[in-house]
Amino acid sequence: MTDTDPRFSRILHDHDEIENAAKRIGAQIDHDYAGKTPILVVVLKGAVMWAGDLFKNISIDVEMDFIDIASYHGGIKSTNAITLRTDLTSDVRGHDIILVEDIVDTGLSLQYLISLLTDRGAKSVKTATMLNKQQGHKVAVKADYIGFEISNEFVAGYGLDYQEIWRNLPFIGVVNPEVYS
Ligand SMILES: O=P(O)(O)OC[C@H]1O[C@H](OP(=O)(O)OP(=O)(O)O)[C@H](O)[C@@H]1O
Ligand code: HPA
Repeated sequence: MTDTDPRFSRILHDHDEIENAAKRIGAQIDHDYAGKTPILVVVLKGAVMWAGDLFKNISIDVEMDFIDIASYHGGIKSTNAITLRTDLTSDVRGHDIILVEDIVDTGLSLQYLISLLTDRGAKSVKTATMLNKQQGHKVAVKADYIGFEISNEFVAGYGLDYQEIWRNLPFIGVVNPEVYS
């Protein structure tokens, strides 16, 4: 429990740290995609706040699209079943795609998205995630750009939810296990 907020056992990253990560990754994307116009695909809903920071720190021309998938359905455990709730508007065939994710946890969402876009003929698919929970991975996936490595605990804030709330918080914290036990 933090001194100030009993919902969280500790705060992992504040707004400034997240913005710095977005600057670092934005510069890497500028370098790696110089002369190209990738489509940045924001994975709803969790990646919205991170995507806002990342977009502001990319200088090359990019397109933006959104896809809404769900696997957690409100709880703290992956259901292992991915639902495609709202599809892209772009045709990704022949395009370089950068998936913008808030977190790679089991890796199942990322695995689903990479195979969906590859099957649709994307020229390349890379991933820029705010958080990577390496110890949570159940499948062999690897994000190309990672803001922060985190431990195997349930986190919320900065786009990430606990039962659909707390996405609006301007920091990422470890949810106090007393909240859901
Ligand atoms: O690596 P995984 O175990 O698949 O978890 C990662 C995914 O889980 C969360 O989405 P969720 O399905 O909860 O939907 P949301 O973004 O709308 O909250 C998160 O935004 C990632 O997309
Ligand atoms: O730790 C998490 N917190 C919130 N949403 C998530 N989706 C996957 N892992 C997490």
